[in-house]
Amino acid sequence: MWAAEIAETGTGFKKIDALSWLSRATLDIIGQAGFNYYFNNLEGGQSELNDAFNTVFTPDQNFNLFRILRQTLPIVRSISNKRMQQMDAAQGVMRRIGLQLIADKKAAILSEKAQQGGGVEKRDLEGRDLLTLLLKANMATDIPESQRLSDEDVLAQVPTFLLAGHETTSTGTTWCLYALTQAPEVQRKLREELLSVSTDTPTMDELMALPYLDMVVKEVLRLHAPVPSTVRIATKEEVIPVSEPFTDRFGEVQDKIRVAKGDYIFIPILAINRDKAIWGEDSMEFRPERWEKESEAASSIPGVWGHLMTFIGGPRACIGYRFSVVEMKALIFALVRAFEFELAVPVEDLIKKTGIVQRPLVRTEMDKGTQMPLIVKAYHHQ
Ligand code: HEM
Repeated sequence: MWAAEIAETGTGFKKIDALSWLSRATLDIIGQAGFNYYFNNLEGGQSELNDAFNTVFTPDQNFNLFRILRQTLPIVRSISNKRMQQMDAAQGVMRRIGLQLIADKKAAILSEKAQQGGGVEKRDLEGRDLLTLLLKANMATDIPESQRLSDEDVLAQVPTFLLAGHETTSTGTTWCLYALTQAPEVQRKLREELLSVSTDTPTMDELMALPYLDMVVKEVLRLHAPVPSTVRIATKEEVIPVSEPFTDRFGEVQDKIRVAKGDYIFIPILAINRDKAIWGEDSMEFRPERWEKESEAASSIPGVWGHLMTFIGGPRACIGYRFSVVEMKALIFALVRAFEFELAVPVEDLIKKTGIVQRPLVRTEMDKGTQMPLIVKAYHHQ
């Protein structure tokens, strides 16, 4: 599509908002891989759902605070502002489309069974996509009733996976293209490695075997972690050990942190990923080569992937991180082989706005919302 748009200009390049395109691409990908459903978002279909996602993901610091207050203070719960109404409407759209996905899938399974005769059993639900697996736990009559997921249970998973598996990866891939525009030598070296692969459609194993691509993706997900922070709530009183004493807000030196049951614990993912004590003095620089030798200080980070907090760790870590890493690699593989990238605005005009994910905005074009304008040139392999 980009190639066609560039060809149309007759100049060999075009200014393109990478964020919106990648967002459409990752929605199509999670739709297909997760639900065997074709949103055709790249072709302009299902814009209603994309609008709903944009509402939920538009960075709005006040909203985060409002949401927390809304959960904790009953009086605030009764206040509904315009933003809350938009969120409710967006969630309504996601619910309706989720129900449609489930209904379509169930109807397809039942019509197939009606032709063959007999009830639906586990072995009848062979699809590899997530929705089929969930419906297996919902419809199969040979699974005890008490162990089956209800329609509501299945429905609850649909927006979770669509949301969690869509904007995160597109944001990560967008920041990757940005980082490459700021490091032309890395972009060149990466392209050289990618062009050494003899096929346009590598297998997952072929993608995962490319060392420089792996370093670039790790470095992007370190420096530009799409989810910059999260929160946990202590389920019991606990004492957290610290590596060195610190002075608390009352001026007292402490050698541990006491946590009470119910306390909110802020997890500063991005700050840990960029900590100089862990990553060195150049921790704010995009330098994929740092991954040639893994940081010893980072080896104690309990992240589920790459000694990074990007997908956090523990039992509630990101369930989709393997999928996401392969997806990012596949997107970067295709894009960097075919195109060269430059930032279309002065770098100082690009700002990061933090919502659930960190997305780029252009200071001089705030009315356009989040975007990553790039000059994309067709790359002609010699
Ligand atoms: C670069 C891409 C991604 C990043 C940075 C990311 C990051 C995260 C983080 C930080 C969490 C923990 C949130 C919390 O509990 O506070 C999380 C949870 C989750 N992620 Fe991802 N994610 C990515 C891609 C994906 C993809 C592609 C999927 C689905 C295929 C996915 C599915 C989920 C789900 C379902 C959870 C909730 C897990 C649970 O609560 O048990 N994520 N992700």
